[in-house]
Amino acid sequence: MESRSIRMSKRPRTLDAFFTPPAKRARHEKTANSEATTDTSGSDPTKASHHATYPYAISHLPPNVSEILNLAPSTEPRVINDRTDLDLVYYQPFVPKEITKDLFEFLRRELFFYRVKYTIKRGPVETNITTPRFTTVFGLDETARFGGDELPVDSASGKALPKDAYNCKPRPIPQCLDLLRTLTENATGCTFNFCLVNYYSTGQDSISYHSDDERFLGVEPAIASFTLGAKRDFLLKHKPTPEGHASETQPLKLPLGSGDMLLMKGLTQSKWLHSIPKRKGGEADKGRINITFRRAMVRGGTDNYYHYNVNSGELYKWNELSRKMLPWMHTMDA
Ligand SMILES: O=C(O)CCC(=O)C(=O)O
Ligand SMILES: [Fe+2]
Repeated sequence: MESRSIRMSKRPRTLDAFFTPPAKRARHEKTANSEATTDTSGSDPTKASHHATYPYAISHLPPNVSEILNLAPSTEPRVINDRTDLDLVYYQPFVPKEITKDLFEFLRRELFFYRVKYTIKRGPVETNITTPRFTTVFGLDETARFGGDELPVDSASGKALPKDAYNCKPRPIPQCLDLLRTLTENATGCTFNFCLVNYYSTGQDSISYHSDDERFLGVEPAIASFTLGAKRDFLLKHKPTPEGHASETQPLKLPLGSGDMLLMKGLTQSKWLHSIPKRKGGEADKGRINITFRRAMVRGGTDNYYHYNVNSGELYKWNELSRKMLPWMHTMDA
């Protein structure tokens, strides 16, 4: 689909005005923590996804990985709908076993992540929050698509949007995640225009109980959620009710493993909460990637997702030598 494809042509000069100021833009960028195996700086569009909003080009999936990924889903899913208001479809796994390790290591190495800080205001009290995991996001809501010059345009008319249409600079889903999006759409019959990625580097990274029930997702949103890497417990509990459902106090625990996909749909977001709690030691310290595909209906959804997953958060990239995420720096080469 055009709205999600990556334009491969060279970025026209006019984009500089809209995106990063030219003075800050490196003509040729090097990572301070670069390593030989992840040289994605080449400009060959057949090997990497390019976009003015990316800090660097994102490599395409290696052909041996995408060929096998194309066979997904590799199992029949299990429907879990035996609790009040719960509506889950669980693929154990979705990603073929032969490539889960390579896909995990590839995405951890190639994607850029953020450690986002934001403030919340409750009455007169402002609290500073640092998201307790690494995050990144790609996509654009239904009202827009990426036009010929890489900028968002109105999805119906193709016309340029006013400069202030978004508070953020939306990024297209790179090829290496877009194949998984398409396979997920084919398997589920749902449509997705957003891809959010979490990286839980240790058992101390987490996401607290919440629901993804924002109005910009529309009614009864379907969210497909992938695990790659370490197994982590995923807890679900019913939101408080006057009747006091047993599921409010006895959470459902799904030990999500590498390659698994959980589709949350129906009333799950409006009636249930979910979380990845902190864990001490064990497998969690090997790192876990979570990928969710969602469908945002209106512009506010795009602004919300970039605010909470990119914002002005510090940029990180995986460093193979130290085997951890390190702050990523550009160097001006010219
Ligand atoms: O990491 C997970 O499995 C869950 C992530 C999640 O709930 C979210 O990003 O909204
Ligand atoms: Fe969630």
